[in-house]
Amino acid sequence: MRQHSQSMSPCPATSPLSAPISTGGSTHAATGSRSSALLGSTCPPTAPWSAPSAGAGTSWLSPGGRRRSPPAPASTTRTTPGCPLSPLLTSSTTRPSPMRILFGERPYWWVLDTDYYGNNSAPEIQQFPLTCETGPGSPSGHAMGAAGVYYVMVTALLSAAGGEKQSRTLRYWLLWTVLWIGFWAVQVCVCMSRVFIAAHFPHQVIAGVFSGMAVAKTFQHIRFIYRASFHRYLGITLFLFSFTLGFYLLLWTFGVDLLWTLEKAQKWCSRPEWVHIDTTPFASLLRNLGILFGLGLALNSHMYQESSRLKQGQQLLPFRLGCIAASLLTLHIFDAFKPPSHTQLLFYALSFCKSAAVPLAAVGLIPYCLSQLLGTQDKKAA
Ligand SMILES: O=P(O)(O)OC[C@H]1O[C@@H](O)[C@H](O)[C@@H](O)[C@@H]1O
Repeated sequence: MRQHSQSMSPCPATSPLSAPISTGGSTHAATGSRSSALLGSTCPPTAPWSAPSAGAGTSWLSPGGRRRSPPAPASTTRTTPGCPLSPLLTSSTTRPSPMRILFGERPYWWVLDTDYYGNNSAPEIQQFPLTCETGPGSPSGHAMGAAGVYYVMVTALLSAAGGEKQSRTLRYWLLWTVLWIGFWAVQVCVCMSRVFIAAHFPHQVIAGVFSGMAVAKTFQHIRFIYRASFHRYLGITLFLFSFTLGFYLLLWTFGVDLLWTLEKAQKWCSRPEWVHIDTTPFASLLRNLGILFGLGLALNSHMYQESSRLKQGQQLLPFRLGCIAASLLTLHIFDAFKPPSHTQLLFYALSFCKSAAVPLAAVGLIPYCLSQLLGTQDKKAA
């Protein structure tokens, strides 16, 4: 599971975040209305690049650089006049109905925010340092990532071990059983941990696992990604970035806030330091684009072509083991580097570069260095 490290700016002193998360009876009601009053009620979207920095007065920078209008009284915040509400998109000031857990509400804020419990006290939910995710809860990103990655690993190992369908041995089926049991064990652990820390409802993690597997399976059949030129990778990176930003801004002009979850997280997380900038959807987008860009760069580099030659040579096993060990070490070092989060643009730019450097190192640089090393040894031995 990913480590979170970049905490967002602290919340306002008057925010419910600084109050204990007691949900019982009057405490909850008081907290809810106070925080509603702190948030704007005129459908104010959040800029995709801006973490919900809750400075005093709770003003957030909008894409146009304008500051949000001052908050309206609590009584006006249960519905948001003028907002084109749909089940999926809503202002954070709208109180979630029970049905909305299907559309991205997370349990840690939903129980505090909903009017489902009426005058009864809501269940008390404990929060943890990893609870306060800022993106929508459906489907779970962790479950999706774990399912996608492990699905690729399991199917790749099986296809390497399998050979022809007709000639599969008992050993193959034993391996098949062990690998798939391992796969599902990992998924169950990931899902249970996400539900345990109240970051997700169960259906969200289940949706995450199945969508992760579907994405992995789809990309296994898209062969062109293995041969695509660097220009193609660059083009896709730029397209995804501009499309996402453009779509966000388009909806923003119509008063629809795709990032409604940011404020929910900041409003209901029991500790401001648990709200991390690297969990925002925009941070996630830049990380993924960085990986795509770095992969394109690596696959089309001279280093990759040089190292591919050795892959057909004699020293395949030491080469592969060396690549695995060096890559794991390098990734560990990369992981230790946390981009500074005080300047958001710098944070996002460094996140992009860091993510691009990962495939560049693992696919380009490390295999190249090892192939040179082993190649030199071969020449000496000859
Ligand atoms: O939806 P979950 O399981 O809470 O996971 C959220 C995470 O999902 C990942 O896919 C994103 O890269 C992270 O930025 C994000 O924090």
